[in-house]
Amino acid sequence: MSGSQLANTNVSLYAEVPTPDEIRLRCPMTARAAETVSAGRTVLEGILDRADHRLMVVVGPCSIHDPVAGLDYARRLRHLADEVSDTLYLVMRVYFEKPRTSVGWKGYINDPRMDDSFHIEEGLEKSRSFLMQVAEIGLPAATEALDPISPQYLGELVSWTAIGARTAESQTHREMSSGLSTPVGFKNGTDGSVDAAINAMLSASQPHSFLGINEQGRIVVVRTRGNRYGHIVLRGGGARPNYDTVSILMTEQALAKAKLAANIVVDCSHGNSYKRPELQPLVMSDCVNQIRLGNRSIVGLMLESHIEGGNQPIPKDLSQLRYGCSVTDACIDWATTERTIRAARDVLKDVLPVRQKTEPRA
Ligand SMILES: O=C[C@H](O)[C@H](O)COP(=O)(O)O
Ligand SMILES: C=C(OP(=O)(O)O)C(=O)O
Repeated sequence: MSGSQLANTNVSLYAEVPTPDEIRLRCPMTARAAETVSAGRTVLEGILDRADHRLMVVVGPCSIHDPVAGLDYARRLRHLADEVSDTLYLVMRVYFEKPRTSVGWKGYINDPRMDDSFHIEEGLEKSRSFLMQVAEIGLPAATEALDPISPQYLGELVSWTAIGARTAESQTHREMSSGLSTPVGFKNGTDGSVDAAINAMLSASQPHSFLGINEQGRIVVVRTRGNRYGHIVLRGGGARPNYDTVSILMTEQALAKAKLAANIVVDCSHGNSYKRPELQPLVMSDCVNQIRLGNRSIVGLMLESHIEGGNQPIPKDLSQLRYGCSVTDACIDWATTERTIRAARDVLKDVLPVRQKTEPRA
């Protein structure tokens, strides 16, 4: 038996995809988009450094599947972002990669046609183009980094990155985060424990060397500098939420023990709302109230929101899809999103500047 018969016995095909440089040529960065991304990162770093008093709110669909509805959402969010910008800094969730508990649609990059044809090359280019249009609208974008190769195609258009509950313990994702150009939020585990996220922050803050690809698509050793803007995202888990004051206090203590900054983002969806979208506004208003009563560690919130509330299965006949409705986790609708965000702004507009002024200096 030859070596080649022993290799790749479970691989059916290798299909080449354009390199990051080739996709970049087809969809080049514009001056306006670059300005949005750069401003987005600067503000988010300022929030994490406590130089900016605002609260970041990562808000948007659970996943992007229809770019038309996605851009419709982005335009609405842009108006709302302007309206609340003295108090809240809105960053749109632009999630193209879905980590599944077992199986399911893995997102717009993996299967942009949603028919198991897996045109990943098309998904990469269309996702880049979508991010470009969101940046042109003037909205900073947040995404989950799941595949370690994708950031070479999309990274320059992203202002905030999440490492999900299922991957925060993975060395590959910690190494990748150490080289990402954005602040990175590490989710607590699906069992509710914060240990993996804290270890991820410690790991990602350090330089790493690992295998990756460069812009010309060559396999390279990537040497990173370490990312000093890692922070924790509490998303609940293990059948209980973790946004309550006691959980927040215990997370602050765990961060202090690891000598990490007390920066916490609360994801109002997922385990914190038992995936029931109607509970997200309650979680958000509870966190807002904690801040009003003196909390200093909550620097951001996350909402899963779309034009229409709820979610829908992906039908065989895609013309049956409901416009602006999630095909992954259930979301709050647009009217609820506006109401929830405006209410948070009203409570916090006089509270956050005082919180920042009285921030203990290191
Ligand atoms: O945010 C999305 C989902 O919660 C995550 O991808 C897991 O989804 P699943 O449990 O439906 O696979
Ligand atoms: C998958 C997500 O979250 P988590 O990793 O917390 O399940 C998400 O935010 O889309």
